[in-house]
Amino acid sequence: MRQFVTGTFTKYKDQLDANDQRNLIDAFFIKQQEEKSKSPTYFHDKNLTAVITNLFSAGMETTSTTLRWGLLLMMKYPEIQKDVQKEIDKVIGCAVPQTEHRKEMPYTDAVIHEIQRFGNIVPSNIPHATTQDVTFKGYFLPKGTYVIPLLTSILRDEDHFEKPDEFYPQHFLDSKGNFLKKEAFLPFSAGKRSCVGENLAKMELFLFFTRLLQNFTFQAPHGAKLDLTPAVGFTTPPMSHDMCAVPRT
Ligand code: HEM
Repeated sequence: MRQFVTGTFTKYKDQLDANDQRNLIDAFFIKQQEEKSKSPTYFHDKNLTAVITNLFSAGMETTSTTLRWGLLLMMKYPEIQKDVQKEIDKVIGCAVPQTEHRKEMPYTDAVIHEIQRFGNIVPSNIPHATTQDVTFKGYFLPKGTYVIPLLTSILRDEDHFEKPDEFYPQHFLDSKGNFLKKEAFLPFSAGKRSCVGENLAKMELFLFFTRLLQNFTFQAPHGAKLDLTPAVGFTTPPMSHDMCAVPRT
């Protein structure tokens, strides 16, 4: 991985054009040139490798684990899968899914939100520390206290979700079938250190999920039992299951 990242940098460095910055790597190199005379600078190659490796691992593992939950839940609840496919056929048809389709697809949007809520792939979040003395629910937390803000506590909160331990896309739908935004939907955490990839992740999940269900129906092999107990991993994945992807004609 590190070799791939550094190999990519060398190529980008050779093709660098300050007037045509293609991405984060180009922008980093330009800043590196600007700060050449400064010491110390944050814009050295080691930091670039760290930034790109971080983005790659934070972005790959999370979205693929969420999609794995999505496919397992579609196998488990074929009637929900059918309703998503109906909406895909109506709104997208045979076209390639675009992010713009999402606002016309409240049911699919609700299902994807519920996959993220139920999948709960970063249950204990990333640890933080208090930057000042805080009193929270009667407890005094001095500045510098190590805090683990459990996302499970909000994603499975019965005050916000009618059936917190069930997969229930209606959590994100009103009585007329419109998409219902929930302030307790926080799989990306909250505050200024919340996930920087949130918008990218939402876009990826919508495009991959709809493209997959547009072309395939996902089924468990005959007689297989589908277990929704989470497995153990860097993010919380579902257990491994065999899956049949039946082409939709
Ligand atoms: C389903 C997909 C994703 C989920 C559920 C998710 C969730 C999270 C969570 C819970 C955090 C911790 C926030 C906190 O400390 O309070 C986080 C941080 C972060 N995520 Fe994501 N993430 C996802 C996708 C992505 C993607 C696609 C990228 C980038 C390509 C990304 C990059 C990052 C980075 C760089 C941080 C650290 C932010 C910081 O410390 O300031 N994530 N993510």
